[in-house]
Amino acid sequence: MDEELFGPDSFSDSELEVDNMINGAESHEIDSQSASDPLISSNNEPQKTVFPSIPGLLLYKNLLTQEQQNRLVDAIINEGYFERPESNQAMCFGTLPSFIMRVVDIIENIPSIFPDEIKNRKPLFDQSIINVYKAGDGINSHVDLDRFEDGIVVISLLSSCAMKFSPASLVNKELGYSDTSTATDPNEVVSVILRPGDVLAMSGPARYDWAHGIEATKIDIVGDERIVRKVRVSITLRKMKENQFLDQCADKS
Ligand SMILES: O=C(O)CCC(=O)C(=O)O
Ligand SMILES: [Fe+2]
Repeated sequence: MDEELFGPDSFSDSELEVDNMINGAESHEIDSQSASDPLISSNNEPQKTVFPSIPGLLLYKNLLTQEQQNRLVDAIINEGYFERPESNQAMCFGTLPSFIMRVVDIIENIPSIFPDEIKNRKPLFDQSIINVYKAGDGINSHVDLDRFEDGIVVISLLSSCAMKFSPASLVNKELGYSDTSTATDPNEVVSVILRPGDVLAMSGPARYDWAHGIEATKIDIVGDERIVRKVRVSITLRKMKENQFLDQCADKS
């Protein structure tokens, strides 16, 4: 991992940033559901935000405690995936590292995160991608490749950002995905603020009928909220359609 980004000195800054992001200026979203801890309902389901125009998109805000987030970031640093300054992505296939499996255990216990046929598959995930975004980095709008099953999760760490969802009908057609898009307005864009500790789940229409991406910008403006990006780490969890890969982890820049 880049010394400049994740060296001991800057990591203390990052920890402070996590503090600030969770407790400070960014927690004033106009949303009755923004709470410092996920509220657990009687059926053991953490509080979730749904998006009426995007069925299958669920946001579990602040699902991971700050300690769990710090442990994940520590583990990612200790694995050494990002020791080379140019590395910004690490992939694992097959058996996922134990520090990721601890989060998978939490996700598996959320009753309705996915429809049953996804929830009950074994394993739930066998591929992970860790992405490191410097402030200003983004990811082009895309629908995740068809080689991955339905039921995808994105865990956000260290910095907030806005992920934009837009109807993917054209992309879908080209890739041979579902052509029965649930998006009614082809120009609709839904911005979802992802904060450290949030877990985003995509299945069904959210996975196939909508593309998602993160603009390459240092500042996101969403409604009356202004998000100044810092270094962000995300962990994407998916299941391969076929077991064509051996257990392995690799870093890729
Ligand atoms: O980094 C993120 O938040 C999203 C990553 C993503 O969309 C992907 O890996 O397919
Ligand atoms: Fe994606």
